[in-house]
Amino acid sequence: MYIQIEDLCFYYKNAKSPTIKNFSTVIEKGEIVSILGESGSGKSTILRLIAGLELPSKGSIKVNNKVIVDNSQFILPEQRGIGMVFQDYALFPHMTVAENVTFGLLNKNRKQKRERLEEVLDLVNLTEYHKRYPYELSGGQQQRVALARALAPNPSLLLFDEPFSNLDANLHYKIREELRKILKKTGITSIFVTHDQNDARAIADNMIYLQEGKIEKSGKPCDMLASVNEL
Ligand SMILES: Nc1ncnc2c1ncn2[C@@H]1O[C@H](COP(=O)(O)OP(=O)(O)OP(=O)(O)O)[C@@H](O)[C@H]1O
Repeated sequence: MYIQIEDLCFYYKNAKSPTIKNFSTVIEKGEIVSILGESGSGKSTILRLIAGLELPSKGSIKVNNKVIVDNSQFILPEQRGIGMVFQDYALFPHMTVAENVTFGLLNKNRKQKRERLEEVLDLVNLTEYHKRYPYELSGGQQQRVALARALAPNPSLLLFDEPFSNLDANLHYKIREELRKILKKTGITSIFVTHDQNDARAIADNMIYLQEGKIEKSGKPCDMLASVNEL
């Protein structure tokens, strides 16, 4: 058991009812899990809790049996080996690809940074683009830079929040396939939130269906879809 989320509950300030209700799951090392749910079901909130950006009112998250989140700890995601990729990519516009990708490598010297930059740009197939600025790249290339930046510090867990929503249909499918291959090749455990059933099924080893902050169903993609459609 690699990641254990136990009985996580969360209220936003002034909210009348909890946004996340008794969320528990176990994720194995190298597994890709998708969290599927309608708008407002609490998907982004779960990611924010796992990332340590919000404190749960109850419950805990353990990685390798070590508590990384409970209602007394507030630690930045980078300090806990967690990388995040958001739907708007969040690249720094005034920095080149190389500067964006190496931004989080605080404890590395120049040679180590250059080596890691080459490794991750090679993984995302962007070796020729290190001197470009984000505005000189297509949406798909920007998405791959965001992935390279998240991969660079070698995180133990990667969190994705609707990472394909700004891509056109063809690119969407291509990047989705590439992303799954890269995650499987690197063996990084990943959690991926989406409202798109096709994405949730195509990318994940296991799926969780969230409804009003509660796990309604979970299981393998092939067993899940029929039941999700019935809900
Ligand atoms: N900062 C906040 N303060 C108060 N309520 C919030 C806050 N952020 C989100 N919420 C509420 O919490 C609930 C869950 O929001 P969340 O963003 O986690 O849903 P989601 O499933 O990711 O939705 P979407 O697919 O639309 O992004 C919603 O009802 C939302 O209005």
